Amino acid sequence: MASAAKAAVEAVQDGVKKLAVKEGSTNVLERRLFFIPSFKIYGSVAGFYDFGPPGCAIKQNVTQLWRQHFILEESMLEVECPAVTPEAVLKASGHVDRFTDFMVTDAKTGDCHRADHLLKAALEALLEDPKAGLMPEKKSEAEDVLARIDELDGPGLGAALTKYGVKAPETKNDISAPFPFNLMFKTSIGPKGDTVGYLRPETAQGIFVNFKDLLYYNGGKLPFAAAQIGQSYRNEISPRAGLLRVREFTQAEIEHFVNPDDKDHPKFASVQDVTPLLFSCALQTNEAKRPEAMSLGDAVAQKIIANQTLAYFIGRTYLFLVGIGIASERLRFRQHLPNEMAHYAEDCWDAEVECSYGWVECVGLADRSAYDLRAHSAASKTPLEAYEKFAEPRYEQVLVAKPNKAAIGKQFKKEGKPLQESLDALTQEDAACIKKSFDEGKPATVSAGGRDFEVTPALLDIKQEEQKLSGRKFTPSVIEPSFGIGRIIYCMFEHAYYARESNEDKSVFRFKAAVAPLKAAVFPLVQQPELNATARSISAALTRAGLANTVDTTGTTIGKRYARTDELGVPYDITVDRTTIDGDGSVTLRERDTTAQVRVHQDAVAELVQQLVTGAVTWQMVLDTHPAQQPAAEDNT
Ligand SMILES: Nc1ncnc2c1ncn2[C@@H]1O[C@H](COP(=O)(O)OP(=O)(O)OP(=O)(O)O)[C@@H](O)[C@H]1O
Repeated sequence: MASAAKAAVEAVQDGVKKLAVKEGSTNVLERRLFFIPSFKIYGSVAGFYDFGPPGCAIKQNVTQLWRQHFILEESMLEVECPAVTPEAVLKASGHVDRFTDFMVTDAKTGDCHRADHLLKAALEALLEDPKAGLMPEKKSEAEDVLARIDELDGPGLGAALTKYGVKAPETKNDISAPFPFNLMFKTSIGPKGDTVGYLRPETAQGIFVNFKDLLYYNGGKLPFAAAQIGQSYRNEISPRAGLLRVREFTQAEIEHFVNPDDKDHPKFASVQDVTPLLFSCALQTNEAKRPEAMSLGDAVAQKIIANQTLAYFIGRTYLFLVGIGIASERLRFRQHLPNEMAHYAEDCWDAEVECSYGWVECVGLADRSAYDLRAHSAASKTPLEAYEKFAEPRYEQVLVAKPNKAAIGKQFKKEGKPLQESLDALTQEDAACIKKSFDEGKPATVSAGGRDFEVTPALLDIKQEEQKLSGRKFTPSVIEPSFGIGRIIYCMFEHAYYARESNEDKSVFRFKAAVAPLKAAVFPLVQQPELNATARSISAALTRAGLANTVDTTGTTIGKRYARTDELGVPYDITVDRTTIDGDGSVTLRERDTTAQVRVHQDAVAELVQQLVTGAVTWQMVLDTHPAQQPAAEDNT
């Protein structure tokens, strides 16, 4: 799971972090309750955050936009599975054995640190220190270790930490040898406490285990995609960087199941001209080490991206992230280097977004081949396969396996039943493995009903025969885009944040209207019953139009009220004044970023805001068609 982006997040210089925390967006984010440390009155627990009212609304909006952009657009099958997952599932997926990071502890305080992060920080400091006076060969040796950190196992990390004399940060105490730490939260299921479970570390497994039923639901046809939005849990060794590395977070994951022999995508043409910054393996390892803008059509044609389906999702991810307000020039797609990828993966790219913590992985996009379905199929003894009907019958050599029922019954008695069932359902891949053993003169081991059986040719006859085939069974490949909603939202906060040029103390979030927590705020200019009543009826009209809004009757200066809503990223403010009551019935409508104001009739304002929010009307069109209002009150705070 380690990646360069992860390291980039963690290895950020303290100075940069403090800057982000002290000034600018982070300060506003916590003060205005976008998100706050959980359990604050009890001293908080690292790695857990609550979303307050505006944060909650934004998260709902982003999730809803994600659902629209991916699930509805692609007719995906959405599922919702439990977070508590039995051990067998996560054993099969490899998480029980391998979902680990290497940890070291401070010899005196017992504080825990991630071994690779300490090594990386130490090597970077060494390479950047002009006083270190490294000889060229020592320098290139350190650079080499730095580049290969992700490949190091426990002993390798331990040797490197010792060689470079790495101590615990801050205390400078000695550290222990690295040891693996599983990131899953373990729990027990049921009152007896004897069934082990874990809080899921990703939502994907729920989709894999439901593959058979989902395929049936889809009429047995491929390709199809299933999606799940939900909480995931990782007991991160050292959670930090606000929402970027937490212990409970929302993931939105897609598993797109496809025929491994045909990974073209029917809608690829719709994204082939999308031109994101691509940071391919070749660009990461050349001299310049810079990403380049390239159309997805070219990237597939030049085989930089492995196939159309993976490129299609890179394109859709780009459009989604830019659509919700991520700056396109601060978004890049970085290809995994061969040493970063799991052995079964065909190609992986991370959508990385630049923020004050460096380049951060927000979305992982991977062609995971047939690994996950095969793993669950083998462990559950449930074939997770699809069927492809050939256009014309084919004549092919196939392995035909015939279990010898009588011999199995005689040798294993009742216990032979699951073995018999398992042999009846052998896939071509399994049959080939067994035949290989037989050809080498060895028995094959077959697991069934929770035990291993030694299977000999006397129990199973396997022959190669030419058969007329009208179709074939196969294990689909899966292409997985995996989104971390919290990381995306945090980066979006930073990209949306600015201070007004006229007054540096005035913070603004230029959220896209669809993302903004409230679409409008309604102000009576002064506290008068008639003005308050009109403001409330406009608010009711906004609510009827489905627009989240607020009424501020505090009577503080209008400039202060504008500043408050700007800080929440509210795109439109509506002010009711005496002209509304005594004059032509108009109110002022102010746009957040230009601060320009027009006069609109009170009965028309809700519909106009709705058109602005949906994009049916632009602010420029409003300026062109409505009388301007001089914003006398704007700076008059
Ligand atoms: N601890 C975390 N806190 C917040 N979001 C996370 C965390 N771990 C993963 N994510 C999000 O889930 C997405 C998919 O998870 P994935 O397993 O690919 O992450 P990862 O490669 O383990 O991430 P990292 O290397 O940064 O830990 C990530 O791109 C990220 O947006």
